Amino acid sequence: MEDYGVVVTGVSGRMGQMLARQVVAHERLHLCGALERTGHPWVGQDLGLAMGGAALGVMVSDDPLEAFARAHAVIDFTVPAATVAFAELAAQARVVHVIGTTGLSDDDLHKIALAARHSVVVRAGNMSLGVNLLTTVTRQVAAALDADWDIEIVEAHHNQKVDAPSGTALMLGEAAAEGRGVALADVSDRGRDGITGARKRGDIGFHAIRGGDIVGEHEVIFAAAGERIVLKHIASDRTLFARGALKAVLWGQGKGPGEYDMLDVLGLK
Ligand SMILES: NC(=O)c1ccc[n+]([C@@H]2O[C@H](COP(=O)([O-])OP(=O)(O)OC[C@H]3O[C@@H](n4cnc5c(N)ncnc54)[C@H](O)[C@@H]3O)[C@@H](O)[C@H]2O)c1
Ligand SMILES: O=C(O)C1=N[C@H](C(=O)O)CCC1
Repeated sequence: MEDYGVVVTGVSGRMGQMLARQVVAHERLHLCGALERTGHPWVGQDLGLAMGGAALGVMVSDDPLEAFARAHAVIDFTVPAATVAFAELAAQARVVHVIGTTGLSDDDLHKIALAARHSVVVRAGNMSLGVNLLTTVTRQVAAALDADWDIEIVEAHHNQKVDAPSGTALMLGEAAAEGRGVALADVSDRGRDGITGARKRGDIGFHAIRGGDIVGEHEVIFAAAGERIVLKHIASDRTLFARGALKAVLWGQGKGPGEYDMLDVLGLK
């Protein structure tokens, strides 16, 4: 069986370290590069030693061009500006780019779509099987109910998360809007505060809780007169996101250029 070289970006991060460990442990993948931002103290060090364990023989670098040239895939859970730059370089190197980064603007997404004309991009705000299944259920429930049912999405994450609503909440919101046959941008109502007036019929509300070490929790609430449906996903371990990303690396090998998501990878479309 073929073995694939993977570069992990943002390798000192919460997800980066998890991803690097899982790639190293995988039977069909090997870690061929580890990237951090220029000036990060880990750059120039052996990754294993930097993570507090045994040497891995992989040096942390800040040179994506050189790293991508040796790779089959890059797994990227970093920040939007870095992800856009990596998308352009991954397209030049024709490597599979698995993107978990959230908080991407419309302009970032446009640039990633341009890069995906030349390379395979798999992007999802959440790489877990459970959340991706939940998006399909949310779409179905929203399609079955009319706007007498108010849709509210509540998410909770750790106190270091920098973007809101979470990528997952936006995926769930998109699924609900699609089920309703409306554009999310037209009905999205984020984080109410003050004298907001009564809820507008048909809106989809978003609310973000930040605290402690919460890995990720999402609720989609359908509320009508006298009854409520609540769909909920709880992530208690980041390895589930990493497992999805590794699946995407293998799935993307040999695929034609284009932008894909985890529903493609998991066969849920
Ligand atoms: N899609 C999913 O399933 C999923 C799951 C978890 C987290 N995320 C997302 O992944 C991203 C990272 O999350 P985290 O908790 O690991 O954050 P983190 O802050 O712990 O890690 C981000 C890392 O990226 C590094 N970085 C920044 N700029 C860089 C550059 N130019 N080159 C290389 N590295 C760079 C930072 O130094 C840092 O180590 C966030 O957007 C988060 O929302 C997505
Ligand atoms: O820890 C994070 O940050 C997470 N980000 C993703 C999101 O924005 O939905 C997935 C869950 C964890």
